[in-house]
Amino acid sequence: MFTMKKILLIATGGTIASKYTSEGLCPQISSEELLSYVPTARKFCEIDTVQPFNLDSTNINASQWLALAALIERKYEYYDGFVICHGTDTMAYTAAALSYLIQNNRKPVVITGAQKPIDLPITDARANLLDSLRFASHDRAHGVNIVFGGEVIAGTRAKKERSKSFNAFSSINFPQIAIIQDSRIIFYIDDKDQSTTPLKFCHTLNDRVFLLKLIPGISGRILEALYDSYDAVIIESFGVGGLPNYGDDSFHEMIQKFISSGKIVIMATQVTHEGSDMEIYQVGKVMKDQFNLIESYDMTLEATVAKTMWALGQTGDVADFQELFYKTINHDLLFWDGEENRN
Ligand SMILES: NC(=O)C[C@H](N)C(=O)O
Repeated sequence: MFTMKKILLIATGGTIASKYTSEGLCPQISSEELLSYVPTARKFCEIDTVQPFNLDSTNINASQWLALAALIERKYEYYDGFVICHGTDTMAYTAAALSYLIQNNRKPVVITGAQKPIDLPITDARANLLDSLRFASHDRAHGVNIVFGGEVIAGTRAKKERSKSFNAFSSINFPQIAIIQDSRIIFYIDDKDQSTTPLKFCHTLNDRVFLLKLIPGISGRILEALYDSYDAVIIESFGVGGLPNYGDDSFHEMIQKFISSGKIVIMATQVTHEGSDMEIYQVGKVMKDQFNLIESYDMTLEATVAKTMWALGQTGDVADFQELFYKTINHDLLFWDGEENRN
């Protein structure tokens, strides 16, 4: 028997809810008004709306991620699914953060938005919102996903790769969970967890995390300026990963200083696809072995940043951090297989 799903629409701003002003596009459309543009959704779900804030996602950070997780926690038992309307610019970070803050979650939390406001005649907003409500109403949907441009992307695998086109997001190093064509949802990954691992909401993040992008010629001395203000530094290095030495050993010295004081150093890559593997080249392996550096492997940078904030929020111990960081959550990390499996 068909039963209508109950969905909570959480509007947070973004282009989807923006109007033109003399200062440029700015979120102004209410959650109820957003819903009025997709009347057909009422045929397959019942929808309530809330609007905790109305921000361009440029202004969204860890405090809003915690507020969204807390809102979902308060409303969890009353709804079958959640749809969050959100700006696209930092959507991938929010999706990753919610993947870590809401774990073992068997209900769908869908994040969507648009490249054009919902009240324009030509816009991706209405299709994205309708697709999201449809996906959130599906029996097999679960966990945190982005629905955008007809694709369902795991919350830890999304990256905004186009700043203007309607197909703004890609799923990085992982297939899409599903595609949505017209009103049909085609699952590529259909893995709703039947286990009884209890749902868990986390309430703390530590955002003293810095992402340092290397450029040719950069000195490791820059890390000195970060030392007091940050508990973790993610280094976006070149290729599969390595640290430059232009003759002054500055990276070596500074990483020694960070590691010996219990700070976290994570090696990532500025190459979007295929991930890091620091043990391939001498420029990576020697440093990794000496300092037992953590690396992001096939995780996206957005997921690496959010996971670091989440894991640091749970523990101050380096070994515990490493264990949390290397645990696969919402499909975020597949490449790491434990050092013992390597040859
Ligand atoms: N397309 C968008 O939503 C961009 C907007 N600046 C935002 O992220 O809020």
